[in-house]
Amino acid sequence: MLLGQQQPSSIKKIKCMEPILEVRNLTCGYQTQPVFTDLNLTLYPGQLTGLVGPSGSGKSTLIRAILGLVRPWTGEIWFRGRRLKPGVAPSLVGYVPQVETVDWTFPVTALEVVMMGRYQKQKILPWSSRRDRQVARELLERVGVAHVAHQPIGNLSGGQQQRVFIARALVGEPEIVLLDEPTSSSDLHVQHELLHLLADLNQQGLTIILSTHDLNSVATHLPWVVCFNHGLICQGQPIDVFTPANLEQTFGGEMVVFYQQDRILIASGGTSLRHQMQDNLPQILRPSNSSKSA
Ligand SMILES: Nc1ncnc2c1ncn2[C@@H]1O[C@H](COP(=O)(O)OP(=O)(O)OP(=O)(O)O)[C@@H](O)[C@H]1O
Repeated sequence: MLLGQQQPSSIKKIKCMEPILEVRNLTCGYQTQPVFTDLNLTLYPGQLTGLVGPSGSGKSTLIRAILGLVRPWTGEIWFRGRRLKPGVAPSLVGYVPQVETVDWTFPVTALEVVMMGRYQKQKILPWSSRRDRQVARELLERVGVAHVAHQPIGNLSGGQQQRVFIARALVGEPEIVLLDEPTSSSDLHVQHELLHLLADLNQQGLTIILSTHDLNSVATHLPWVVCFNHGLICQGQPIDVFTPANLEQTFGGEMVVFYQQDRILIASGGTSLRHQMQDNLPQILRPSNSSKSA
């Protein structure tokens, strides 16, 4: 069973709404090298979306462009019907960075990390009022880590650190939160818990986009997926999008997709694995001629 509020009928409902985010003919790059060209992507309020693609395909660049951290070469990004100023951080958009980019030796507590998000968003002076501390504590409570509020962030487990940064992203009461590879450094159990937390937040009305390499987590937990490789390859529900053809186009290598009822399992392994599995479990391999782009 997929998490999140987007079962097929509600996806149709969502698409009747005004988009929350529109990327129009966007080209971004570094120095003289484009990362993606003329990208168009539309997301709707309430979507819980996985952005998947190989390393270096431009997922972080797209996220950073939406956040105003990368200045587009050409094109526009619209949020709730308003054009975002290039290079300017939009309000009502929260961000959870890749854990690898965070300095965990910085001597702050979990509560202080959340409060930093409050100073940043509201441009208030960098000392805390009772109200700031209360809001930060409530957010830690909401993401299930209030019990570590006074511990140094560097002493927490990877999963707890992720939750603290999710609380920090929620400080400005965003309508949409972007997470850059939130599951990359955690074990399967922590990934599972984190995806459940995101699904709960999504159920409470938050629109969420997360980038990840972890196709099986996306297939199991997320109702919508965008396949990306220096541009949009396809998007839709995992059951439609995760076909061998789409995965090969996205990741550049042969992958085998196993289906059983509404569950999907993806393995890289190419022809030999497919033949091996076909002999043993023919009923759970999608016939290759049923592949289609969404
Ligand atoms: N600050 C930068 N300066 C120059 N090139 C960069 C910079 N940041 C990223 N790149 C390059 O842009 C391309 C896209 O990188 P990006 O980080 O967006 O990919 P990604 O899909 O998020 O990768 P990963 O999954 O490994 O995080 C890569 O070739 C990368 O080397």
